[in-house]
Amino acid sequence: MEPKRAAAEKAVAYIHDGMVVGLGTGTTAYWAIQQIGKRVQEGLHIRAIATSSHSESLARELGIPIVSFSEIDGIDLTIDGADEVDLAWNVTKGGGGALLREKIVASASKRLVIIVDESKLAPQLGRFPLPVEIVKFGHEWTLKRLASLGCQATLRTFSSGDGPYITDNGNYIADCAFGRITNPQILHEQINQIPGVVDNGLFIGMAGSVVVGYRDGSVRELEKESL
Ligand SMILES: O=C(CO)[C@H](O)[C@H](O)COP(=O)(O)O
Repeated sequence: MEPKRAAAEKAVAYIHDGMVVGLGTGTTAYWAIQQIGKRVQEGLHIRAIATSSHSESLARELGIPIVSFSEIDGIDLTIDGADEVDLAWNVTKGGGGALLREKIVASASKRLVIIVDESKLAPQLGRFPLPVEIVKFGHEWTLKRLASLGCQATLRTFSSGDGPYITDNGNYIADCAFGRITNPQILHEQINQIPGVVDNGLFIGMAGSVVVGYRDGSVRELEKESL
């Protein structure tokens, strides 16, 4: 089985009847949503909250009941992918452009399960450009302020050539290539202090579990600092 799918299916086994479940975004989360849909069709009773319009549409197609924050008191378990995971389970997210909703959903969750294939494991974050959601107004200046933190900051564009990428929240994404992030906590604070930044893709201390799919077909739930 494909490593991303294997990791996703292992994580979905943690879901029980009655839970409120956060649905991630991306190609790994896709497999989790598919598997949750299958279990719902087999009789699992859950309610779900999605981290993107894309994941919400997929979930609805599969018959997964979607609720809003006004209908819940919290989220029991969220399953989401990542772009990079370091030794302390600090995570970079937002490659799929959904970092803001992903962070809101993760912060409302009792447990965040990160599902990745082995290519996402890194001793240190930074190889993957850090996505930062920024408002449209003054974005040229915000990009300069981000660059002043020591990165190359690039406005994300649609691959179709249709101009700047727009998030579900109507904002832009700056992809910030730092190369190496030595102190994710400090960088997180520095970035979020810049006016015009909505949030960045560093998820510090939020992951409760990391489930990894390997090329040899195995799946492992990591212990902290075991990468
Ligand atoms: O943060 C995300 C979307 O905003 C994704 O979880 C992240 O980009 C990983 O994606 P994939 O599972 O497709 O590799």
